[in-house]
Amino acid sequence: MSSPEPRQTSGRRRGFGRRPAPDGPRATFRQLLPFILEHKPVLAWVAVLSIVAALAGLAQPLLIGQVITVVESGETLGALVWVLVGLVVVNGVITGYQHYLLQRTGEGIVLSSRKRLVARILHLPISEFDTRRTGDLVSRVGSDTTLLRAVLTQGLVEAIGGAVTFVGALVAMLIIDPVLLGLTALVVAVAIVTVTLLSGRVRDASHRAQTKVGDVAAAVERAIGAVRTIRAAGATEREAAAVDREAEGAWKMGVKVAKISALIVPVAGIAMQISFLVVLGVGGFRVASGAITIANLVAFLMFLFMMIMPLGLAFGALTSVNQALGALGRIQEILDLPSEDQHDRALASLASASLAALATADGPEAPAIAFDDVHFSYARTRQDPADPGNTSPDASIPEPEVAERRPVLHGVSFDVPRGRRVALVGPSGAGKSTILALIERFYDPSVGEIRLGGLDLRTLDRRAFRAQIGYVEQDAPVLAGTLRENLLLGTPDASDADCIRVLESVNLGEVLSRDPAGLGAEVGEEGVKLSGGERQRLAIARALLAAPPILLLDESTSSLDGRNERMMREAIDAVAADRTLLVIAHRLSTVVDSDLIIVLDHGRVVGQGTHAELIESTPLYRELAEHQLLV
Ligand SMILES: Nc1ncnc2c1ncn2[C@@H]1O[C@H](COP(=O)(O)OP(=O)(O)OP(=O)(O)O)[C@@H](O)[C@H]1O
Repeated sequence: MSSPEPRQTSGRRRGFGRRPAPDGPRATFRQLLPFILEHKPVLAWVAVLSIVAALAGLAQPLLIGQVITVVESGETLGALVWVLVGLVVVNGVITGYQHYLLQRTGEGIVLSSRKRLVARILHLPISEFDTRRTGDLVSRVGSDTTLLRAVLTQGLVEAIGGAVTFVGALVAMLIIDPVLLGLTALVVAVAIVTVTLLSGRVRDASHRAQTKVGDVAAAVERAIGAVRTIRAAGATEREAAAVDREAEGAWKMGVKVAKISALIVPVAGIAMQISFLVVLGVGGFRVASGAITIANLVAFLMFLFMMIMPLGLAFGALTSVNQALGALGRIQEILDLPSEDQHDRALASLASASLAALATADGPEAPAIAFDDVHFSYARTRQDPADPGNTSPDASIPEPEVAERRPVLHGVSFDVPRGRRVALVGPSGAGKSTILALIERFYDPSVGEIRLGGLDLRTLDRRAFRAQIGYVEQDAPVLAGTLRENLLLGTPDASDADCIRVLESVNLGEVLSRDPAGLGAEVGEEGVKLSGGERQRLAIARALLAAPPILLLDESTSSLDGRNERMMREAIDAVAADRTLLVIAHRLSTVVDSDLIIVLDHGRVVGQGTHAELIESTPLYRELAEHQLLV
């Protein structure tokens, strides 16, 4: 993740000392509420149990006061003792049950926050992934969400139940001796102010600590993702040291959270001890002067204890809530990003229905794909709602601010006729893959229009038009799992027979016989157990299984040996048979017999025609062909 701008509040004096604002947005308790309120019924039940437990607890000093009075008067205790024992047992059982319910609900909050986060991450615009680090996103799902659990498990609900005890004890103390209560209140007030001031710092420190944990995850992801390259380059130690540095950063922030929490934890205990001393001293004096009885002083001390206990819980809860809010800031930052199709939903109508015509024999006259004066720049995107250039169709959705433009396409126009085989060729970096990304609508053109079957892509439902297009990326991603899982990615209902047929159509029938598990054979992390050519053909097979009327194929740049190249050519021939095919070719030999070849250079179309025509008309094409010994 790029480092966000320092916030305006940075350096402003708040609480104790200067407190720089955390990186990224801060979450508020209001944002936490929806997660908690999802579990309203259980929490209501826990609250009832808390109140019962509090009342059972509150009754105890009263009963003990009575016991002392009875003992003083020399009468027998009788049932009083049994009532007291009963109250203690009820209190214990309720507390245990409550603990279980809260732990379970805490897990529920983690689960729902993970689900929301994953749903949003997987629907983010592709441009977000250009600027964010995978490890950091994974860490938000894995680590930040777990901090939300502590809101429930570490005191908040008990503290709410404890409020009953607190108020009850306060009233009882007021009745017993207002003077002693006044002294106690003074000590408690100082404790409350101290903790409130400290707890805001916990939130900020926790946010930074979680950001650091995200940095660690990103560093680990980077190192593991390129482990072969790193090993081969002898850079293992340096990479390990880089991860260590991030881990030490996380440790430092963790220690900072621990330091602030350490200041909070003893506050309740200290307040209790000071109050006890004050009450004992002043109370003893008042007993001696006859202002109160010993029984009342003992009851007062017990109520004091009962009042401070929930206060301790509340302080603990405040710490964990603030820690959770630190993490929630990072979760909410992602949840607040608009999803890829949020803008689409704001459009009045989506002309998806007419798309189906692309797949039929008497489909639209219009070309399958048309580019009309398309200009495009990649942008480093950062959210800035204050951006005056905010031109979202729905004004409530902030448009990403364009911080830095990289013009890649300059007025590109071409048609891909229906049912034809068209090739895009050109030097590296000419913008070929970008064209396919625009057809998939991973990005929108800055200027110009892209049409599918004559319909402006921006008016179409993304799911609907993507269903019409098979897309095989350049580095043909193969997912960890089995051959079958890879094939069924876009067509979960396909039969094994369909899978085998499609594998054979791309010359991959042989991989089935390599492993007794057949379609159930594991391909390894990112398909590491397959060769580069096999990965590419598996990706083609996956796209073909859905039988899309249009196929976009970004040929692998990795060199294929003669046999693999032949297999790839045959696979492409098989693919082209009954559909529109747009291939990016790095080896002209795979596309010389295409119906149309479009030559791209520095983001401009510099020639269109058949191989023979381009050899005559387009010097760049002729040069490419000469290099590849085709002329
Ligand atoms: N996600 C991205 N963010 C920013 N710039 C990008 C991104 N993807 C590509 N580019 C830039 O856009 C330009 C065109 O890239 P593109 O991948 O479309 O070229 P290409 O013709 O497919 O190249 P190759 O033949 O090497 O695959 C390059 O300068 C590249 O650096």
